[in-house]
Amino acid sequence: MSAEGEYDCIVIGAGVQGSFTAYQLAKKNQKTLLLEQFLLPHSRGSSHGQTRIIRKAYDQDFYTHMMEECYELWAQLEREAGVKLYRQTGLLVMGPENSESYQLFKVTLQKNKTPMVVLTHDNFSQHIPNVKLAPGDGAFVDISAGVLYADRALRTVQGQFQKLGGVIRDKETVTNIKPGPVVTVSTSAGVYRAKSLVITAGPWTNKLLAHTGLQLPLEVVKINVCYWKEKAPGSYSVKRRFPCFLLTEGEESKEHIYGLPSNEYPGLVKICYHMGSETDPDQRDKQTDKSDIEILGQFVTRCFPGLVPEPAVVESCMYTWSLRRPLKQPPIVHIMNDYQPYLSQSEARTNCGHGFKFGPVIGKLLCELSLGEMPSNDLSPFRIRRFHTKTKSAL
Ligand SMILES: Cc1cc2nc3c(=O)[nH]c(=O)nc-3n(C[C@H](O)[C@H](O)[C@H](O)COP(=O)(O)OP(=O)(O)OC[C@H]3O[C@@H](n4cnc5c(N)ncnc54)[C@H](O)[C@@H]3O)c2cc1C
Ligand SMILES: O=C(O)[C@@H]1CCCC=N1
Repeated sequence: MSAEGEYDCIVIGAGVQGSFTAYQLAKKNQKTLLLEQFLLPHSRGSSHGQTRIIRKAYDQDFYTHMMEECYELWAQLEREAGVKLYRQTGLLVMGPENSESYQLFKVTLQKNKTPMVVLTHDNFSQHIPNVKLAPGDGAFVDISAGVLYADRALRTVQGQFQKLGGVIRDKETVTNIKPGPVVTVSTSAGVYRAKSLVITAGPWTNKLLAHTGLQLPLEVVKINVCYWKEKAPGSYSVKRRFPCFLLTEGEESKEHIYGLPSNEYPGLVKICYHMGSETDPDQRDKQTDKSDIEILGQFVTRCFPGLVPEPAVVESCMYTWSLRRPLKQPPIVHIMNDYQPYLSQSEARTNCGHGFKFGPVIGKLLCELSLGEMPSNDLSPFRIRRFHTKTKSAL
């Protein structure tokens, strides 16, 4: 027998953004359904894995400002659920001292009076052992940055949502969306109706939006999540207070390279390249490009002499980039979330490559928007309207 139900709001996609949105809606006493195509937990989207970086170090003020509130909301969830989701490690930021990108990170933190320590070539190795700072590179530490326990965070927020009476239906793919004052959502197992719809489908956003006649200039890329073995066990360990790090640009590439201390897999340090190769989310494993791993190997050889320069473990994850015209230009790296003015009772939302840490605020904002409330943060950097594309939906 197929399932049916009436809700105040339906959220499609139980990644970090959808789960926080559903939780916020339930907190506001909204009868909420969270739909997920895969059996939870799963590792086929963007929110899986044990760890993510949380930081205030950004090259644009609005991200640093948003992070103030994010830290508070993460701490609130920790208290509510009685679990530890964040571990402070600091974030080491490195990059060519005179480059625009490095300076933007440094100046943004300084301007916003974010706790930071600037390191010099003389005292660098005293603070950060086993890392080589390139000649001409500057370095500073964003003190409050650290690690978010991602899988645990997802479990926690979904659990809190259910405690508030929220309904999760996993292994249920949304197959159609019918607009109207009441939105009808069909899935592989049933039909549901709601006054409001939030779409947080990550890499599947355009596939899902096809049902609404709306398409966004997005590109999905596969990221090889690489773990590198310590030559001396523990030398880059979270227990020895080794920080997360971000190289703004380097000899190997203009793209960021970032990493986290050894933690989830003993003796293995996670280091990734902030760029991947295009993929269809349903064919992710067919994308076998490894040019990012080559770049990372060169970086590890140059800067992390205490790591074996070949990954010991490679996992997969996906980013959903927002592109500006023409589509093949380098992606503009922003979180994407937007109120879509053409969607009568519904809203279209989506997200991309550094958004885990923002989950609590994004959830709050999507909740406000779907209740017709004035968003409590400035959303202008995230508006869908910033894309000159076919944004008029059939809804
Ligand atoms: C390698 C890697 C490292 C990262 N590092 C960081 C970091 O250090 N710090 C940070 O803040 N962020 C980081 N990010 C980014 C962050 O993880 C993502 O921005 C975030 O997880 C995106 O979440 P989401 O909910 O938008 O998407 P997803 O997690 O992909 O969720 C979308 C969900 O929608 C479901 N769905 C799709 N279509 C349907 C359908 N038709 N019916 C039902 N369900 C559907 C999918 O199955 C999926 O579960 C990283 C990302 C990657 C890949
Ligand atoms: O979001 C983060 O902090 C990481 C590091 C920079 C690139 C993407 N993810």
